[in-house]
Amino acid sequence: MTQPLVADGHRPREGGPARAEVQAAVGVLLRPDGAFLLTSRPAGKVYAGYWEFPGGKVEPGESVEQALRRELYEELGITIAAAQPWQVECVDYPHALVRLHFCKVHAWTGELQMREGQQCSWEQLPVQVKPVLPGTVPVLAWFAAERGFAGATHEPPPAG
Ligand SMILES: Nc1nc2c([nH]c(=O)n2[C@@H]2O[C@H](COP(=O)(O)OP(=O)(O)OP(=O)(O)O)[C@@H](O)[C@H]2O)c(=O)[nH]1
Repeated sequence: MTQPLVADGHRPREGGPARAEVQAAVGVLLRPDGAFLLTSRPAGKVYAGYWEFPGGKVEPGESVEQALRRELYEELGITIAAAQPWQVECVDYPHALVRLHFCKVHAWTGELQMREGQQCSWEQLPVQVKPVLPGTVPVLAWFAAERGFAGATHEPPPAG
């Protein structure tokens, strides 16, 4: 199995009890011109102000697609059509071990509303908003590979 991405240089626990994995459904909304939607994490959540793809935790009994449909309705007020499973990434944060199920979404109904006081931005590579959530960085690399984009995909956080 591939090792989780370790966020923010924290030391993953070794030899202790295995940490339960949180499953998260994440939507990569794509416009016909290739722009993708990033949203900022609202105040009060871990990593508040960091930019990410919208989504959230899968609740018991839900499929990834059901969770994504619920989260995007709750957060953005849109109803998505099909969600196309794309990539799965495991991220080891100080606060949780998270398995992110990224799905591409090409069609939805409803106008985007920022229902949690977050901000949104349609982005192309290189991403202009910052800072970007650690778990979002690999997605930008997948886009770069898909699109033949060379160079930095985003501005790295200041050292220290
Ligand atoms: N939504 C989202 N979450 C991500 C991304 N990348 C990433 O590492 N995560 C992590 O996935 C986990 C679940 O996301 P979340 O906190 O938005 O879930 P939620 O809305 O259900 O949160 P809550 O129930 O705590 O309010 C968090 O630990 C978050 O840091 C991403 O691109 N989008």
